Amino acid sequence: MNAVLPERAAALLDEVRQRRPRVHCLMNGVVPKFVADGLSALGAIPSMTSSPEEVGHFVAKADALLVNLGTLDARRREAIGIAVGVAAERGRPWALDPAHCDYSPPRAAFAQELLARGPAVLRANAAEYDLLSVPAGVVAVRTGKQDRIAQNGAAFSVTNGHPLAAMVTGTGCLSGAVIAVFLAIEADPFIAASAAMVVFGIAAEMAGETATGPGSFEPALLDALANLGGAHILQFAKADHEQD
Ligand SMILES: Nc1ncnc2c1ncn2[C@@H]1O[C@H](COP(=O)(O)OP(=O)(O)O)[C@@H](O)[C@H]1O
Ligand SMILES: Cc1ncsc1CCOP(=O)(O)O
Ligand SMILES: [Mg+2]
Repeated sequence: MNAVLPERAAALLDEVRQRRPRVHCLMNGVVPKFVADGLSALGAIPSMTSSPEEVGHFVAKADALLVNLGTLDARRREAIGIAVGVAAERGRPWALDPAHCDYSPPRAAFAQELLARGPAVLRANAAEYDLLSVPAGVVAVRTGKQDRIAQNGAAFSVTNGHPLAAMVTGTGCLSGAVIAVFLAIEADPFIAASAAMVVFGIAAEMAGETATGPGSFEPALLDALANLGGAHILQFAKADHEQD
């Protein structure tokens, strides 16, 4: 166990609740409500518009941005281009979730283009992850039974989590949004992403204690994100530096 990360994650979670960062999410059309509810439960403030006319204004004053490529269409592509441009101009950190890029070569090509535009973090499931080449410097998070956070040869693995998370649509999308929350308050994206995965994984474990299936897991996860405190992190974090 790495002793420093849980303490850092606990301190960052307190800071989320105090500072209430606004995170703009360019979310797919399937799970925006769940993702917005998850961020609100955690203590952040979500904004969600994908209108090309407005998104630049929303991102200019947000504390971080999440770009999720699910249900991609021409208007979403336009909005994403504007949002990423404004984030770069204003120095706002952003995370990329290349949702389902393994189902569609044009989406995979767009994800690869976006990776060259300087996200702080990529969050992908194993199939999406294996398809992309991550530029040096971008923190690469591969989720699954074990979450792996890697940057420039260093890696953490987080084994917190619950199998019911894999049965609820949008848990991966929400985990990417939680990464963006931590990017808003922690300048080192490797620490931000690692802390986010520990927090999300422990919330999933707490939800799994009362849930009887995916239907009750979803609201239990929202409750756990709201009720999770620093003491839970110090007690339950399972995060280790990977050895070569
Ligand atoms: N077998 C598993 N056991 C525990 N947690 C899991 C498992 N599979 C996925 N998760 C968790 O579920 C969430 C979604 O992960 P994943 O399924 O990889 O992404 P996606 O929803 O984008 O396909 C992540 O928080 C991940 O840690
Ligand atoms: C993340 C996610 N999980 C199930 S549907 C969905 C949204 C993805 O939309 P698309 O069908 O365009 O890939
Ligand atoms: Mg999944």
